[in-house]
Amino acid sequence: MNDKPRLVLGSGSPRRLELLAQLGVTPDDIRPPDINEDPAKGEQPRPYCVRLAREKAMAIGADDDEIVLSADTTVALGRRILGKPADAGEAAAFLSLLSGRRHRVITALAVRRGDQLWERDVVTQVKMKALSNEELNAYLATNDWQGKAGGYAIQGPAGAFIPWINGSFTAVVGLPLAETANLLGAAGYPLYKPAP
Ligand SMILES: Cc1cn([C@H]2C[C@H](O)[C@@H](COP(=O)(O)OP(=O)(O)OP(=O)(O)O)O2)c(=O)[nH]c1=O
Repeated sequence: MNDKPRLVLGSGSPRRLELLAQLGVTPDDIRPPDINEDPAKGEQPRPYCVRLAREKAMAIGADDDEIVLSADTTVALGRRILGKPADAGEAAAFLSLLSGRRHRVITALAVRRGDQLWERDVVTQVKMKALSNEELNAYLATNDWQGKAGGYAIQGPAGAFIPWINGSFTAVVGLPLAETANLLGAAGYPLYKPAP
């Protein structure tokens, strides 16, 4: 008998699809969310990130028995939210702010099945080395910053700028796998085949 529920990845992020594949999970469908990602006035990074993940999961159209997985990754420098840079100039500004400092990367997950919701967020501290102009310009020229919160991706060439993290590498990339496995399990998605 095969009563595995259908899984919908409520995310257009190719990183999240790859990270799910690392768990051996292939979603039955991919439905990217379309929500307003502007922070509310005075909104703090962590509640903002949690709210966005939830809003993404709620915005995806799905049948009652489909499981929807959405997430949001936010780079926070103190109270400041650094989103996805609009252009190379903004990416340069973000990287100059992050250069030589510690910041936080928050990834919030939201799993929805009908009107049931499971949520979890993971905060990782990340240290970026002080960047020289040469490093900054070389990185900008790769275009790897495009579509990445804070204007960098730890899994790409910017990995050379990150000597230290405290937390979850997969969360920084966009989907914390330990927590994802737990939430999918809670929602009734079988991750592991029983031994024969
Ligand atoms: C900090 C960091 C972010 N990122 C990426 C992960 C996310 O795709 C992106 C943050 O944007 P998000 O808004 O979290 O996600 P998204 O717009 O790419 O996709 P969707 O809303 O459809 O789920 O930044 C990395 O890939 N590596 C990193 O080191």
